[in-house]
This record gives sequence, structure tokens and C-alpha cells, in this order.
Amino acid sequence: MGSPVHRVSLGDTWSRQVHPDIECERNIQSFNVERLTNILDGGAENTALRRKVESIIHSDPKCSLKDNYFMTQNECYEAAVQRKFHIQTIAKCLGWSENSPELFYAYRAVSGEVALNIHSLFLKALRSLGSEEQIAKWAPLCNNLQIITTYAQTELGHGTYLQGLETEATYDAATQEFVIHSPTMTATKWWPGDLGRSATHALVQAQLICSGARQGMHAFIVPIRSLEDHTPLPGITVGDIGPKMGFDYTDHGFLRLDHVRIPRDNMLSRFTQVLPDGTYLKLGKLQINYLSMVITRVNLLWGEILPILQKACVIAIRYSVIRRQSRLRPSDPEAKVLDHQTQQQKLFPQLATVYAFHFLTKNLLEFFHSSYDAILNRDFSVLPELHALSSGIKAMVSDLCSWGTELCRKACGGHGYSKLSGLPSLVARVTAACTYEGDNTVLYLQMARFLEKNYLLAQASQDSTSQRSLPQSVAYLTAPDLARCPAQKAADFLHPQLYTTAWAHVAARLIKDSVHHLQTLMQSGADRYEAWNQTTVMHVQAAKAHCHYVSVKNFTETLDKLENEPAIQQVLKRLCDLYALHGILTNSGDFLHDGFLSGAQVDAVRTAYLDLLPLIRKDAILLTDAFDFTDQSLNSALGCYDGNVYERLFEWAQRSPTNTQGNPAYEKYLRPLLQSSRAKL
Ligand SMILES: CCCCCCCCCCCCC/C=C/C(=O)SCCNC(=O)CCNC(=O)[C@H](O)C(C)(C)COP(=O)(O)OP(=O)(O)OC[C@H]1O[C@@H](n2cnc3c(N)ncnc32)[C@H](O)[C@@H]1OP(=O)(O)O
Ligand SMILES: Cc1cc2nc3c(=O)[nH]c(=O)nc-3n(C[C@H](O)[C@H](O)[C@H](O)COP(=O)(O)OP(=O)(O)OC[C@H]3O[C@@H](n4cnc5c(N)ncnc54)[C@H](O)[C@@H]3O)c2cc1C
Repeated sequence: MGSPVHRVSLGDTWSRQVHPDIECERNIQSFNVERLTNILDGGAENTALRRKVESIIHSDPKCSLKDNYFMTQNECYEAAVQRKFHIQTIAKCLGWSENSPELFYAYRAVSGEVALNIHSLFLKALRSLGSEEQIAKWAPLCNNLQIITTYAQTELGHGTYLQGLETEATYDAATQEFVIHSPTMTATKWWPGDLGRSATHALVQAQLICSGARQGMHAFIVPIRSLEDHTPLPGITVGDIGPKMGFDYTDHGFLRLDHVRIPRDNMLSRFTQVLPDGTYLKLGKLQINYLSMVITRVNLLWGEILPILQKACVIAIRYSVIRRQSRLRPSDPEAKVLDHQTQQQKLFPQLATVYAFHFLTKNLLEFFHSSYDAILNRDFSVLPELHALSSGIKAMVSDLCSWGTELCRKACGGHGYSKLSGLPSLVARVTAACTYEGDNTVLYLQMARFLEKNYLLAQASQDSTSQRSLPQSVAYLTAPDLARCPAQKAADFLHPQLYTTAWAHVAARLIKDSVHHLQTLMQSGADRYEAWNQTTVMHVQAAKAHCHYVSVKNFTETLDKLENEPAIQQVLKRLCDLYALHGILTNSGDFLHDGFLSGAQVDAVRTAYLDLLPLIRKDAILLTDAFDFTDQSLNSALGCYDGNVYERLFEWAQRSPTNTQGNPAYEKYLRPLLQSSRAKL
């Protein structure tokens, strides 16, 4: 079972012996961990390929994350550039192409801690918004790192409201050029990754001005630094935005453009074009230029956000079987902290959530891949649903991953506050995901707008004879609804059909209430804009409930597909039950509000939920092992596979420069202070 040699991978003294307190957790396996790893990887061949790539990356010391926690911002950035450079060299030698699974696994092995991440997001934007000629010209330059690129959209004054971006791209028909200009201080681009110190080219999102009119946000490729000596080109002011909460390895930057001229061909023109005489052509809605954000949201969920909570769960749960604190009975030895019910209540919902989100994100990726070619070929029919789902799911997953990662950190007590646990940097990193690629509230509201439209369509079709089919994710809005939950005892709440229906009921009711409230305000004289703002709190609540429903339904459907794996199906069903019931308990007011659940039924939900905790407890370590993170990529003194927490924490602390570089403050201040007070003693 598994590959312990692969997992016991740090190669330090402590790795040779697995701590008995974690070893015994692995002695009785109620399911095949390796098989679950294969399922998570999407097949045994992917697991094998991933491990092969990991062993290549981990055998190169230049790719190591070992000393990261002791580095300054500058050192982190330099090390991340070095890792990027080495991975690129390895990829070239071994023929790993852009978007290959090998490259994806290589970045996973180094925990994504490489420079030039936005370079890959630029490439995705180029491939979605650029014409075939533009892709043929720019993609090879990017792939060979002949140019380094960034995605420069956000400005000092605006990030969310893209119609408010101030950077201008004015077409000059006389020279067939665009003049890119930052007219105000607030038009300064602010935040783009890889911009501060690395990028030679920026994909600048700017207001197109041509044919005498402002045409909205469009994407332009702008050279910003010399390819000879990396100095800023004429008209460019560029630099780093300074210290941040995290992401020390990324050089987030600022950019001001002073009437910078670029050729007409540098406007990405798959869906919109400016002809030589300045005529403007557009396919579909202007918001098609937002397509690159849809793509990035989906990809970041899978590649960046989800693994953070997975790792946090691995670290916190492994640590919680080593850490002993207090006695459950006076005569017992001290208990593993994971045996305290409250510790299980903190950690197991996070574990269940991250499994739910794994399958949810996988499904979203599949939906994205099945729609993407059609969109590129100008069939925009699925775009509204894809945009709504990617917005709402990005918001829910990043919100709950952020919440869950912080909870895992706190669940490790004092040691969770040490950077050496790995948890503080995970928290700092995942928190950013609630903001980048769209602030979560704003994204929930995009989902809410889609729900409102489809609710009204559902109503209209119920009132008429012709049935209109709704997008699949909102089809439940036309399904018959139960007014009361039929459950009579705790065990009834372990039926996926029952809790999925409960979530559908609550989501549909919250959508209905928010839309009706909006309409009531409008009927009483408020205009749509005012009425919308007065109901946004309700819309966000409805959007959250809908996303929760989608995730519960998706988890139950995933279980159905595992009928050939009964042991794995059983262990995942417990997580699915826990995920759904935990959601009901934390939002019980919404279920009680219209009498769908009674107080007694909520008590029964709690009983069912609490009964699941000890069942999950038995498999907890195995469920975290199944993610199959290497010790190098976890980079945590608390979370290693072997469980030798204290030895490693002690040894890693010795490496701190504060212990090896002497103490200048002693010479300057402490010695004089101590010596002067000694004279008085
Ligand atoms: C790759 C694997 C992993 C690699 C690892 C990498 C690690 C790297 C780690 C971190 C990387 C971070 C990178 C971060 C990058 C960024 O943050 S880039 C900047 C991102 N910025 C945003 O996301 C801005 C958010 N704002 C918006 O999206 C929009 O402005 C808005 C909120 C949608 C509002 O726009 P507006 O023009 O006002 O539109 P509306 O009036 O609200 O809507 C009009 C209609 O358009 C539809 N619509 C809106 N957006 C889209 C879209 N994206 N796609 C399709 N359709 C869209 C909307 O639904 C409306 O439709 P109708 O209702 O039918 O009219
Ligand atoms: C780590 C990191 C990396 C980033 N990388 C990039 C990058 O590579 N390229 C790039 O271009 N940008 C990047 N960004 C910028 C990021 O995309 C924006 O910060 C983000 O889109 C949020 O916009 P904002 O900062 O303007 O927030 P604001 O919109 O100013 O948000 C402030 C508050 O206002 C609320 N609010 C705003 N509008 C509304 C509304 N319509 N309705 C209700 N509430 C509203 C929000 O909910 C929030 O509470 C990055 C940011 C971070 C933190």
C-alpha cells in the first residue's frame, strides 16, 4: 500500500523512524489509500507521473524550499526566480510543454513558490483574447522566456469596477498606433504580479478610444523594459509596490505610462478589432474581454487555492495525533489532541470541505474545458452559466479555504503560530485569494444576478404553457419543492437525497426572497439600481446558499460514480454527510426560518453530525495521506509524514539566522545597559 519511501522524503535523521503515535493510525486501513490517491489524481498513471516529476524536482537542491522561512523579501524573490529558471531548464531538457501535466506537477512540488506565475496567466489571456496570428507571434516568445510578461489590469483607483479603469488607449489612424497613457495618479497600474522587477512586457487593460468614442476595456501588449539591459523604456515608470502580507516571492508592481506608442497589431483581437481607418468591430458583448478572468479563476482554484487547505489539513491532522495534551480520564495517559471532540469539530469539517471542493473544482474544470472551444469559436451560449459558476465557486472556495486554513493554524496551538509549521504562510497566501481575481462579495453578486434572471425565467415558464429549460446548475428552480423536511430521526439525515433536497429548498427560498424583495422595492418607487443596492446583502446570502447546494449535489453525484470502490465510497460518504450537515448546522437559521426544519430536527442533525466525528477519526490520517504531498512540498516542521514533530521543530529553529549571526543589539544596547546596572548591584 502506498509508497512510504516516496513519502518519507526529507532525508533527515528524523525521517528514518516513523513516530509510533502516527504509525498506529496507519496500521488498520479501512480503505486502500493508494487507490484514493489515484482517484484524486484522476488515475494511477497520473499518480505515477506526478511522483516521477516530484522526484526529479526534489533531487535538484536549487528547487528546494528549505530555507524559505528565514529569507528576506529580496532573498525570497531571488530564490523564486532561481526555482523558475531551474524548472524551465529541466522542462526544456525533458520536453515538458506549456500546460503539460509534468509542468503542473513540477509547480505543485515546489508549492507554486516560483517567480513569473503571472507570465503563465498572461499566456492564458493571450490564448483566449488573441487572434491566431497574435498567438503564433507571442506565445513562443513567452514559452522560451525570451520575454517576461505580466497581466496589468488593476489600478490604484479601481480594481473591481472595470468600466472605471482610467488607463487610455487612443487610436491614432495616421500612424496606425495606439497611444497608451495614464492620465491621472489613480490610473497607475498597481498590484500586477511579476511587474515590479521582472516583466519586459505587460498585457495592459485600458479604455479603448477610437472612432471618436470610448469603447470600454481592451487588452494591449505593451513593451515596458528593454530586452537589452532591462531598463524601463521611454514613457514607462515601473517599480515594486513594497511589503505585503505575503507573497514575498512575487514582485507585485506599479506602472505608469506616458503616451507610450504601440503598433495597432498589439491590441488582442480575437473578439474585437480596430481596423486601420479606426473602425471598431466587436463580436458579442463587451464583457467577452473579461474572458481571461473566467479562465484564471477556474485554474487558480485547482492549482493554487485548493492545495492550500489540503496542506493545512495534512499538517494540522498529523500534528494532532502527535500532540498530547490533557487526560480524557484521570487514569489514562495524556490524550492525542485529535481525540478531543472539539478538535475533531475544528478539523474534520475542513477535511470534508476540502474533499467536497476537490470534486467540485474538478467538475467546474471539466465544464470549463467542454465549453472553452465553443466560446473561442464565438458560441457564447454557455458563457453566462460558466461566468456565474466560476465567480460563485471561486468566492465560496476561497472564502472557506481561507477560513479553514486559519482554523487549522489555530488548531495547532502555539506551534501553529511559528512560520516553521508552514501554516502562517499558507494563511497569508490563501487570504489573498479572497481578493485577487475579483473580490468575493463582488463575485457572489455576479452569481446573484444570474440567479435572479433564471428565477424570473423559471417563474415565467411556470406561468406559461411552454416549458423553458434552464441551465443545468439552476434547473432545481423549476422542480417541485417540499415545504417540510420529512426526516424523523437522526439516521434520516444521512441520506444524500434528503440533505441535497434540503439545500435546494433553502437556496431556492433565499433566491425567491431576494428577488421578491427587490421587486417590492421597485414597485414602491425605488429605481432598479437603488433597489439592487438595498437587497445586495440578501443576494449574497442567496448566492452562498446556491453555491453550497451545488457543492453538496456534486459531492453526492461523485459518490454515485464510486460504486465499484465500496470502501472508498463509504469513507467519502461520511465526509459528504459531514460537509452537508455541518453546513446545515452553521446556517440553521435559514433552515428554521420558514419551518422547513423544526428545532427537533436541527437537534437530530446535530446528533447525526456528532456521531460522524468518531467514524471519521479512525480514517483521518489516511484521508490526509491520500493527498500524497511530499514532505518537501509541505515544508512544515509539524506536518511531515513521519510525525517527528519536536525533533524537527528544534532542529529547524537552530537554522534561524537569529541564532547564528550574533547579536548586534547586545553590543549596541544590551551590554551597556546590563553593565551600567551591574555597577549599581
Ligand atoms: C495556472 C495554475 C496555477 C498556477 C499557480 C499560480 C499561482 C499564482 C497565485 C496568485 C495569482 C493571482 C493573480 C491575480 C490576478 C488578478 O487579480 S487580475 C485582476 C482581476 N480583476 C478582477 O477580477 C476584477 C473583478 N471585476 C469584474 O470581473 C467586473 O468588472 C465585474 C465585477 C464583473 C463588473 O463588470 P461590469 O462591466 O460592470 O459588468 P456588469 O454590469 O456587472 O455585467 C454586465 C454583463 O456582463 C457579464 N459578465 C461580467 N463579467 C463577465 C465575465 N468575466 N465573463 C462573462 N460575462 C461576464 C455579466 O454577467 C452581465 O451579464 P448580463 O447580466 O447578461 O448583462
Ligand atoms: C496578491 C494579489 C495579487 C494580485 N495580482 C494582480 C495581477 O496580477 N494583476 C492585476 O491586474 N491585479 C492584481 N491584483 C489586484 C486584484 O485583482 C484586485 O485587488 C481585486 O480585483 C479587488 O479589487 P480592489 O482592490 O479594487 O477592491 P475594491 O473593489 O476596492 O474592494 C474594496 C471593498 O469594496 C467592496 N466593493 C467594491 N465594489 C463593490 C460592488 N460593486 N458591490 C459591493 N461591494 C463592492 C468590496 O466587496 C470590498 O469590500 C492582485 C491583488 C492581490 C491582493
